Amino acid sequence: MSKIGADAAIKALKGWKIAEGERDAITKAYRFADFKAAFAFMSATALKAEQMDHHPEWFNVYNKVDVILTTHDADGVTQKDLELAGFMDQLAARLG
Ligand SMILES: C[C@H](O)[C@H](O)[C@H]1CNC2=NC(N)=NC(=O)C2=N1
Repeated sequence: MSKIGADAAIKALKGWKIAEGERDAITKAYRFADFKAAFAFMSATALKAEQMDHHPEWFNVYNKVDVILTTHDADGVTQKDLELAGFMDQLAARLG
């Protein structure tokens, strides 16, 4: 999986930013109605991540889920991160 980079990735997505720090990574802060919706989002994403063998870094407090995506093997953002980001965005839109 070759690196596309955070800059190119955020241009192809909505609401994602370049993550702060040394690594080439993208980040998004999702907000849901409540913990139930946030956890449903995390549960469905977890199943997708297992299928893809590509896992998010995330931090959850109640209705908030802060996500960071990058690909260790490629030392930066790849198509896999774009695919997982797109999946999460569609899911979040459905969960409201
Ligand atoms: C050993 C395992 O297959 C690797 O660590 C996989 C798992 N999930 C992963 N997830 C992410 N986000 N990046 C990776 O490079 C990655 N690699």
